[in-house]
Amino acid sequence: MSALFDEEAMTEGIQTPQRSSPREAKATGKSNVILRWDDLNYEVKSKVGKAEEWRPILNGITGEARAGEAIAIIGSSGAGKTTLLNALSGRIVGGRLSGQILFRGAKRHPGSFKRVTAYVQQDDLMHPLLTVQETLAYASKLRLPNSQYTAERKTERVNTVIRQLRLEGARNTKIGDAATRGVSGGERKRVSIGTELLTDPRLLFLDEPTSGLDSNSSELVVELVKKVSVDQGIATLMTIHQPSARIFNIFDKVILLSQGRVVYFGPTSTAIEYFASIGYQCPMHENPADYFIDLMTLDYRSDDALARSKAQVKQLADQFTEYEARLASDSGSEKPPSISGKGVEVSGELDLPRNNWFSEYSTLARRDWANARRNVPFLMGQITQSVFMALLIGFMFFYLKKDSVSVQNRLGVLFIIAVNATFPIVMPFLTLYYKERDIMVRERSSATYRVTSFYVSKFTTYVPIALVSNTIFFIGIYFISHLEFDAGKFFVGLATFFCMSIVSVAFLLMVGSGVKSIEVGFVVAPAILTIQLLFGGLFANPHTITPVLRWIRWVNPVQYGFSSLTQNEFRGMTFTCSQGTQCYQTGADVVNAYGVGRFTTWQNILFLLMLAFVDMVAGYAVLRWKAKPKSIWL
Ligand SMILES: Nc1ncnc2c1ncn2[C@@H]1O[C@H](COP(=O)(O)OP(=O)(O)OP(=O)(O)O)[C@@H](O)[C@H]1O
Repeated sequence: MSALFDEEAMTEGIQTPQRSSPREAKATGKSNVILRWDDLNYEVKSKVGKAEEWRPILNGITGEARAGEAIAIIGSSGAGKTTLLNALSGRIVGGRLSGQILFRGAKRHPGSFKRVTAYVQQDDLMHPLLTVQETLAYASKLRLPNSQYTAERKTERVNTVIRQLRLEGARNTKIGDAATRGVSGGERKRVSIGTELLTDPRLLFLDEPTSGLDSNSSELVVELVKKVSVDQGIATLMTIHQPSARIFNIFDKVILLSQGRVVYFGPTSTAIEYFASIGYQCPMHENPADYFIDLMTLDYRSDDALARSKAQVKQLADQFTEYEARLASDSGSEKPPSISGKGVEVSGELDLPRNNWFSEYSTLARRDWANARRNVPFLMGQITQSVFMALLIGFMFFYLKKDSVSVQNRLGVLFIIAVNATFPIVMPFLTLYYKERDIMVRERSSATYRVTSFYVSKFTTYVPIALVSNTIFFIGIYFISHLEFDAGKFFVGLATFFCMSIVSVAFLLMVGSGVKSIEVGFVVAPAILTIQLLFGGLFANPHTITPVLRWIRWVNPVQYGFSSLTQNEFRGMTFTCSQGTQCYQTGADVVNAYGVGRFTTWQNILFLLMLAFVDMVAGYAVLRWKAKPKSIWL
């Protein structure tokens, strides 16, 4: 054991006095088994030609994880490591799972189990523009209950985690991503682990925490996780790919998996001895992990080699089953009793209640604003395109006159204003939303916050940004094109434009929530916006559209917006007629000719607000349904 795990280190930093350490548990005779799983079987449907059959992925897996233990799940690619981790952590989706899993001796309750356990996924999804300290601070505000943690205790908890994971040097460094340089890969992984450790979990699952890291960073990650597990009495299970000999020896126990069966589960220190006892002596200077993986890997180089390796894997798994049965009969241990019925809530002492909606919302809104403020390229892009479009269109329709020739141009400007409240908002914000939605799904998998608080926070962050950049556009075009200079008309026009922008934000949230991938979202959103534009009222008179398609007007914000802007602008106007042109004498003539006077300006504005509401509710409903964990629970 390395110096990291000396006596002093074992006791330093224990955060929960009520939790019994492995040693205390032994002394008091209290069981320190945190998780026990029995006879786990998992199969998925797979197609064989035209027929479908159930393909086994996990086969009769049994084991347990105790407080303070770090267990590695090792096996070659496709052995079932991630599947086992997902089954144990309650994240398996689809297929058929059977067997029994007990958390502290009781059946798991999905909500509270997820709150008091932690899962670190292989890819670290975090906000790139936040610093390490901020990432952990926001996570502590969202995940630690206000009823049990004061603001000072939350800060203390963040500082402890930063210290434990040796992140002091990177405290104020941004997380970063492909576009922005940030923390190193190892630090990033440690931040990911840190956000999970904040809640002081009983069980920690990690999926390939060392993948993509160099050997030193990998070793540091595993050593630190092991130290925290010992210090805080956490049972840790991690999948790991080809660990070095040094990393292998850090683990207390190891589960060797091959073809969904356990080939060995027990102390790391006795693995070599066990394999030697069944005729597989690990050579002196070979990494034991490599040696075991070689034994368990199927050899696809030829049919003969494949048959031989399959037989060997089967033999290894059978031998271990016999070995376990012998051990069980020697010690007289029995399987735990089956527990049926609904899951039991984790005891009050353990469960972490959720914070109230306003607390979640205000933390998420502050985090969203911090992200938005720092996203300078995005903000500059929005403002630049608003200024550019205002100048381009303003000068295209420069200083409109009040003759009948200008009517067409005036309608053109109004229509462009209406359309500009859709595309330039929807497309850029949709990109942002997709990134943030993925982080939300990740955070929600630990039951971190409600979908509504996330959704409303996105709406209240995007709307002001959209309104500010769009106001620049509206004011620019209004004065350069010389639309009717009248305070009342200006503000009603601006109000219409604002309402259209709000509908656009609601629309993008709906598309981003309903359409799974950004690639498809980027096809669906412009297609719908183009239809809105075509039926907007300028190209085709709404009264003459084929009856089958007439319903589109009810759900078309461009039509409501264009109608409102047109009526507002042309109200009370008169035009001088020049010879040889079609002549509208009054604004009312224009409104009638274009068929945009069905509803009044204010009615159109009301319809816009109603559309925004409907889009919001539809987007929320679909997001809630999609973000709902669909895992199978035992
Ligand atoms: N839902 C599923 N549908 C179809 N096949 C599945 C499903 N889940 C797992 N599998 C299959 O089960 C096997 C084990 O997958 P798993 O991801 O657990 O392996 P692994 O040991 O973690 O591999 P790797 O180290 O390559 O990630 C693979 O062959 C995989 O294709």
